[in-house]
Amino acid sequence: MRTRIKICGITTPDTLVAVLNAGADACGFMFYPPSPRALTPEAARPLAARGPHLLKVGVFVDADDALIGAAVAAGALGALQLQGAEGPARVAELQARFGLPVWKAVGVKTAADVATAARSFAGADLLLLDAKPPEGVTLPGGNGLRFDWRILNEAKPAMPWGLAGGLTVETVGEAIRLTGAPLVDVSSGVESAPGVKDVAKIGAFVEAARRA
Ligand SMILES: O=C(O)c1ccccc1NCC(=O)[C@H](O)[C@H](O)COP(=O)(O)O
Repeated sequence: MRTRIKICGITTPDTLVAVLNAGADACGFMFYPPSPRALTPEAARPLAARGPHLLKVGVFVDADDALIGAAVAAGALGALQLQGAEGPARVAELQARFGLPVWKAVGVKTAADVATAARSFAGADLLLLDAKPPEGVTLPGGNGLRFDWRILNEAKPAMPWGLAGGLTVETVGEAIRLTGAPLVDVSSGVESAPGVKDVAKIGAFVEAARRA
């Protein structure tokens, strides 16, 4: 099975073009102001106009409907990724309200975390397994931290899922071989500084994932 590749936290035209040229399947636009990768809906508009076939995923943290609605309209979003404390009811509400696939990101440390999340969010369109942020870390994602991928040998979600957290050019091949992830998602692993995407790393990441 071909692993889909999402490059998250795209903020500039040149890095969006790098995502397109590399042949990734999706990119993420961050609509969370504290993130170093944050965009406003208006700032997303010129990016959204490029690469009509590229899936644009809006990433939100406990956002209200007004922000999500503005981002959907300006960002040509094809999916919503929820990275906050949203529960199953909020997932269902957003699916109905916007008619878009809703991905639920969950912080994972143990096999039990995976099983619980898959049970709780069985109604989501995709479960994104990310590393659980440690104490004192303020962002719920984009931290460059990985969880022990071997726990997925015990418990793979019986629903569409993706792997995120601490992936890099060097580790993505091993991650795919170990877990069989149908989708991989990277942010800080293809950056030269927080929030600054590196065009060469984007290309190398997609190549390494495709080779796996
Ligand atoms: O990237 C962020 O700044 C961010 C902030 C708040 C919530 C989610 C965020 N990113 C979500 C993603 O989809 C990242 O790709 C994912 O967490 C993996 O990040 P990384 O470990 O840096 O590759």
